[in-house]
Amino acid sequence: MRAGYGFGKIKWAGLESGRTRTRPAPLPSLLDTSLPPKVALYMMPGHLKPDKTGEKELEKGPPFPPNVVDLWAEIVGEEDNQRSVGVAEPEMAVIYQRKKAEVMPQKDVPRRQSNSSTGSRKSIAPVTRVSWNRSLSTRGRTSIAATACVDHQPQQRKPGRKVKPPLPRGKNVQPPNYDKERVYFQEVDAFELLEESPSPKKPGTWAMGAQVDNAVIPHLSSVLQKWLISKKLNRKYAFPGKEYPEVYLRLSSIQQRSNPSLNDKQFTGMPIQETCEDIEIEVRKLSLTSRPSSLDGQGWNSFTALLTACGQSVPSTLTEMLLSYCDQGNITKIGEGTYGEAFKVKNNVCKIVPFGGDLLVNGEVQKKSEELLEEVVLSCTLNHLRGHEGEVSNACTTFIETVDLWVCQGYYDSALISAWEDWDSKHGSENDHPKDFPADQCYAVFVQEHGGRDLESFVLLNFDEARSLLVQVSLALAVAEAAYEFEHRDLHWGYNLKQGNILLSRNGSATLQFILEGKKLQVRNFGLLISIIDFTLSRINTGEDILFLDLSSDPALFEGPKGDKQADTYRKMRDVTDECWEGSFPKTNVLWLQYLVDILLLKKSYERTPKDERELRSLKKRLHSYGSAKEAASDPFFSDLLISG
Ligand SMILES: Nc1ncnc2c1ncn2[C@@H]1O[C@H](COP(=O)(O)OP(=O)(O)OP(=O)(O)O)[C@@H](O)[C@H]1O
Repeated sequence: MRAGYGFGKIKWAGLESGRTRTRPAPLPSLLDTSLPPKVALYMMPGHLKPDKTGEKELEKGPPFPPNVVDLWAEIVGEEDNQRSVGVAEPEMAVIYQRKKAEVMPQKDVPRRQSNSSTGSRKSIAPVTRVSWNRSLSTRGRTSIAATACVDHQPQQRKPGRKVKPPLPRGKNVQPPNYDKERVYFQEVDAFELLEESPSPKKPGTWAMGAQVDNAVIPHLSSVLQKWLISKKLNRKYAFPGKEYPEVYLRLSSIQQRSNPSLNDKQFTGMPIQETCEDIEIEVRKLSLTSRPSSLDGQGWNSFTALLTACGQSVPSTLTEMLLSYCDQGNITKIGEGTYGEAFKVKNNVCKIVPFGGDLLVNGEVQKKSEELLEEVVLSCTLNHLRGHEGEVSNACTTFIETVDLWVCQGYYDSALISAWEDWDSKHGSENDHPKDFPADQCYAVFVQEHGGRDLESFVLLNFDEARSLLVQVSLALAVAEAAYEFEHRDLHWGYNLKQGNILLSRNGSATLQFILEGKKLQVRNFGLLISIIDFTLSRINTGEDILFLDLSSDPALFEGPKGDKQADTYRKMRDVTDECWEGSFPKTNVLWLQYLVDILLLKKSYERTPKDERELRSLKKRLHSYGSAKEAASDPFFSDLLISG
């Protein structure tokens, strides 16, 4: 998900299904017979590419941390030094305001009809996103089923690019084998002459080309399965304080698919272990190999998989979903994005994302169920970091917790509509009025903990709170890097009202625990709690798949005003990744840390001394030489905040 200034319009690029997925390691057994020719995993050996953004450094920073040999940094550092002469530090530009939508008078807005049968699209309102950051043409993630891709042709290098992306750590990659590939394609060609079905040789196994999007399902079901198994094995650690954790129980109701007499989303009271075994069986059934051939088509698979992930056999209504949390009076809208609306529902936040329909929503094509499925997987993967699994090597609570997931269908609920209208009258929504959704509209609902207010609207009291923010974000990124090669790639502070991806709240606690590569760290947090949201641009290696967004298909993302820190950060990410967005480049996390330091220096006011500002400036300079959030987290700036456990 993305937020307002966080570039609301990113089209899913490349392949049909949106998100991009690569699989970390090849499955040799599939290589010979099931290569999907339209997909390719470009896993190429290489080094972490250094930051070549050329931001000017006025003084020489401290030495590179011990144990870190970064030849690239040395080479490029020289280039940077030369380049920096005469290059002025860009000024902070005025942050561009979101443009208030030019909403047609309601009477002129055609009532939307569901039109799935005709396949044509209708817009409920004129396209409203006009600023550079809201008019992106690409969206979401592109699916690259990478299981069988290692033998494919290597990635075309862009002219002038120097480095290939690094491999996910610890993964073995075989060199390209063009003989196999040739034989394979010959077989495929021959086969296609005989039969229209794209599945060669082995019916029921992975198909190729046209069915590439189906290939996402086995991976995802595998991820979900893993998640569910871990829940089963560590139930007592899951959702501490809750006897029957929401997500857990919802997922447990998957077993109701085989017993339609039971209501969906209702805990049956059966022993948890038994329930989870049923879940595993159900999730395994999502594998293409077990998919009945009569039920062809990616829509069936991904929609069913999404339902399964949400513990449902059929969609609920939004009203049913809301009633399971509160009475309908207790709902307020708290934010909006291009694809979704965020409502506070009692103590939780429900992010409601319409999907799968033909109508344009907020001027955009709706997300597909497979895109939502991947967002579900991403959220569930990050949930793991909350340490529910007992002995873990990496844990933190900084990434927003997803407490429940729903698939809903039908008209927008009236309580949501009035909450939407309240917010609109106060803030001016850029989104289409939800009352125009048709009766068959589907929605994915992410129920999350409430993370607080975004950095833009939150009032920081003093330098300690500023430090607390930085240490929490740095360590959280370091933990997620270590666990999942995670890069957030969009940690902007907010724009206009409540649109940032860093949320803050206070809980009065003095310390917070992180576990980084097995080491317990108590962090002085001065009562401040940070939550990171919106993983739309994020890159993650779940262990089964690499999920990422191919930003290169969206040039507009990099066309923001020169000197604007957020826009500059996207461009720096592009330089660092060399536009190989599937690769692991933890430096992107460091770029966002530098961005945050700028925000704390230039945009936020709080009690601070000139010495504090000097410390921030010198931190920013040192960040320049770090290649990952892990390195950044060991900066001396944080030392008196870290207490080893
Ligand atoms: N868990 C949460 N707690 C508190 N506020 C939230 C939460 N989730 C979202 N919000 C608020 O709602 C806004 C929109 O959320 P988010 O960015 O996730 O939506 P989105 O649909 O993904 O947007 P887009 O797709 O345009 O990025 C956020 O900027 C934030 O202000």
